[in-house]
Amino acid sequence: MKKIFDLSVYLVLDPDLCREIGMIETTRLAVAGGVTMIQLRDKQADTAKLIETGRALKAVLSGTGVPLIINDDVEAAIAIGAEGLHVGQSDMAAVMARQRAGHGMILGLSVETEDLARRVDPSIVDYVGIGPVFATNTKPDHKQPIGFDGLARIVAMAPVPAVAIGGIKAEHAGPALAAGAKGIAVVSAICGQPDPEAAARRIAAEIERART
Ligand SMILES: Cc1ncc(COP(=O)(O)OP(=O)(O)O)c(N)n1
Ligand SMILES: Cc1nc(C(=O)O)sc1CCOP(=O)(O)O
Ligand SMILES: [Mg+2]
Repeated sequence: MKKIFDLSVYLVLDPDLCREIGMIETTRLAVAGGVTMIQLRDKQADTAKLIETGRALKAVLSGTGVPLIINDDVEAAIAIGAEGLHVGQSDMAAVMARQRAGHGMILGLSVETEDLARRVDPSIVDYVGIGPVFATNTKPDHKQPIGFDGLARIVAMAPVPAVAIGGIKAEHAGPALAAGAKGIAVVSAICGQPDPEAAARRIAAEIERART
């Protein structure tokens, strides 16, 4: 099934970084600024809490055309009626997630090496998240940073569209797209910024500039 989604400006929500104005208001502002995908990533939340927050996010995103992706938890994604699920190499296997979530759900997978990218099955996985491009405090357990050269090498092996993640700021839009990514995924470049709408708008503008 062909799914329509736009990886250009992918906001990954973090409840701690978003604490001042909250994930719901951050999402509303970020979408107004041009974010094209939203991921709920709350590593401390259990399934019930993810469902509660996810339903509130769904309500804010209603009518915007911006899909909601749930990190790690397929049962929460199903209960929320989210458009997608993102899993990593230490989470439920992509093949199991696809089986449980069904074919209508967008499924993202993290890949950190060329070998992992080569092994992605495009009949199961819709996009890959590749990183970390740079070291980041947002994910203390991240792997060795790959830089833009590593990003280009891994993107080249992936049979599905890729989004770059890890320490990414607006000014990295150009090099990320030049490396072959379809967009950039950010947490701290929007979450916790004094003006999340302006931050999202700047990233969207840099993506647009890189394309023209
Ligand atoms: C878009 C995107 N790319 C990569 C990740 C990281 O997923 P994972 O390796 O499973 O790590 P956690 O985010 O679960 O800590 C992501 N969430 N989103
Ligand atoms: C959620 C996540 N995944 C990563 C990976 O490398 O797979 S890096 C990361 C956190 C990115 O946060 P920030 O934009 O604040 O650097
Ligand atoms: Mg994960």
